[in-house]
Amino acid sequence: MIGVMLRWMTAGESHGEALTAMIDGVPAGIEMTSEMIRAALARRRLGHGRGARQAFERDELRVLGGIRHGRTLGSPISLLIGNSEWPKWSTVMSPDPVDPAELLIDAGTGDEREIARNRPLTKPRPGHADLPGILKYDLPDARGVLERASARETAARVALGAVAEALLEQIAGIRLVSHVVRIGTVALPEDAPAPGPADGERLDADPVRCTDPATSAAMVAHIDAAKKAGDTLGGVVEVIAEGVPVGLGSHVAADRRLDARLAAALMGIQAVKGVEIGEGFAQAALPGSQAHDEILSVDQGRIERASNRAGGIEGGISNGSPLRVRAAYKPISTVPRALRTIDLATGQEATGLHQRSDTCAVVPGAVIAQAMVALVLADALLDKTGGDSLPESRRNLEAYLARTAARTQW
Ligand SMILES: Cc1cc2nc3c(=O)[nH]c(=O)nc-3n(C[C@H](O)[C@H](O)[C@H](O)COP(=O)(O)O)c2cc1C
Ligand SMILES: C=C(O[C@@H]1CC(C(=O)O)=C[C@@H](OP(=O)(O)O)[C@H]1O)C(=O)O
Repeated sequence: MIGVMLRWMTAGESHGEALTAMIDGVPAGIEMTSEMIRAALARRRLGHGRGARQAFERDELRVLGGIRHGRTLGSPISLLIGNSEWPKWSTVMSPDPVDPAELLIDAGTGDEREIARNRPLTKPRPGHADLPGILKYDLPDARGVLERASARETAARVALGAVAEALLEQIAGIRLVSHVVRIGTVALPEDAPAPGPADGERLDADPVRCTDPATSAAMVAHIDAAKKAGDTLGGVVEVIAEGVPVGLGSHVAADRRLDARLAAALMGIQAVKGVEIGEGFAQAALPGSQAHDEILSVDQGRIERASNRAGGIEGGISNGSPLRVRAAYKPISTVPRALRTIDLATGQEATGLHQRSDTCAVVPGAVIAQAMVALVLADALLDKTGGDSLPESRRNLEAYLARTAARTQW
């Protein structure tokens, strides 16, 4: 993704040897250790409802560039996340040609699952990228599509998100938190208090990243029932950022609007089908007199509002209130009670391919959404402050904030 100040990219297949990620434009001097990135990767692995793979696979992080002695250098940061399951997949995913006979037997184990792993995947799953991907790229089967469509790739984004979060906190004191507000039909009550960044550890400890214990228990039961019924579930997550100064993003052009950038970043996550800024959908049903956030006072840069329905953004610009965005995840498309499809090898009716899958990925979905919001905010913050080093970016921000305070001193 190319932002205004940051460019980042990921590469790697789901069952390939490793994922890689690079980010360019991070100022020098940001405190950053591999342990900070590992903690974010571990957080993405939490959550009730995931499938077998999360239990045995490990993210093996290596920092290849851009960080020295615990601080960023200002050079591109390069990360590698090794896949601990690679030995099992090294034939199927070999970059070099392999003898087709080797694909039919598997490394001598004789294990049925190993053999199944190597079979052509010709029964595309409704809801996954299989069918449009096979046709677009003219591929023989779904393997070459699902490998990159897979949300395994989000491990690389979460690693980059950890860099973005460190930048946000150290330059501007901006801190983020994410939580789950709906799984299937079970929703957090509307009047439940919103969590803050200090609640991060408590949320990590909850099986579904939910603030309310009763709702959490109902969500867990809902996931268990879906699993038992051979079904899958989606849900809604919310990301909150506190300490966002007024003035990130801009009203002047569509692609500089903070809301547009957040929507694109969140919609770019696998399985996200809806994005809401603040109370966007509820606002649509309200009269204007009840939909907006009245300004109660502005004093030396501090703005007090009667509410925060806008989610901290007006005119594509952050307005000083906490940022609140939601993303809706559709249910997992590898449904064990498989859906109807066509076998592309024969043209005959079939059911979608299924080897194993998650029942619900909304909990890691919250952590992934947090990473995407952090990357957008980091880009927007640097767009405002510039700076090649942490002290320079901080100084620029302080000078700007001093001006907003002076503008609002009566
Ligand atoms: C954390 C996470 C885990 C996922 N796990 C699975 C899975 O196990 N099985 C599956 O079919 N889809 C899974 N998905 C969703 C697919 O990756 C996604 O539906 C697919 O790439 C098609 O893209 P689209 O849903 O955005 O159209 C997961 C998504 C996320 C965010
Ligand atoms: C590996 C991860 O998620 C995977 C995302 C995914 C998909 O289709 O998106 C399918 C599953 O993989 P598999 O088909 O190999 O069981 C998930 O496990 C991960 O998040 O680290």
